[in-house]
Amino acid sequence: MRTDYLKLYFIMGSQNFPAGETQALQVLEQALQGGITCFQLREKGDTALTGAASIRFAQKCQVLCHRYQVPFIVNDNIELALQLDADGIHVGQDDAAVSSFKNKFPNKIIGLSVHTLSELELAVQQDVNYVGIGPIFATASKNDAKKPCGVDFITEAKRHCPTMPIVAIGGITLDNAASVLAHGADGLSVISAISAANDPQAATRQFHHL
Ligand SMILES: Cc1ncc(COP(=O)(O)OP(=O)(O)O)c(N)n1
Ligand SMILES: Cc1ncsc1CCOP(=O)(O)O
Ligand SMILES: [Mg+2]
Repeated sequence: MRTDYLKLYFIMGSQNFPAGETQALQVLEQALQGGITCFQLREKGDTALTGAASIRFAQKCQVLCHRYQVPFIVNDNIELALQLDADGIHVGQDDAAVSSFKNKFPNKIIGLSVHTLSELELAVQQDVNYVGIGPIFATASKNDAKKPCGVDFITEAKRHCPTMPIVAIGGITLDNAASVLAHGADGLSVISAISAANDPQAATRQFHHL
């Protein structure tokens, strides 16, 4: 995987927008125009789209991403990723084990969330393409988020496994992003800093001028 795909990794689902799916697609296009380098569809929670509606929404996101040549990654849902021939899948420690689906995704991007150095070592053994480390700071975008690990953990992780690409996630804003990168992250992953911005395209652009 090209590590530069991780530079500015936008994540969202329809639950992140008061006006749901329509607004989600508008914001995704604005984020793509602003220069996001990767996108993850993360459809979660009580209001999550299901069945045919969720597949149609995912397809619309995928078409937009491909128009801008940005990888389209699916969160958690292995079946959906396979069905859409997504560019990759992201799973966490409580999701399907990487070993259970890795051979179904040849040449695709596989990302894994890690919160400890031992999880990081296992991620290296499983030969994933990148790890998501976080939450770095407090976040309101994930109900079951773990305790923030702080920026120093990024440095520790990079020292421990220098070749594993790291994308930092959780509470990242335009104000703290430079510090996250200075501590060794290869990239930044955000939900609210773009999805809740007054001008998502401008916010996206600003991340490229830290
Ligand atoms: C890039 C990235 N990093 C971490 C996560 C979190 O994944 P997970 O721990 O499985 O939590 P959910 O997103 O499934 O709630 C992520 N999605 N992306
Ligand atoms: C999905 C996820 N995993 C760890 S923190 C988080 C939410 C990040 O959202 P935000 O960028 O709004 O803090
Ligand atoms: Mg998950």
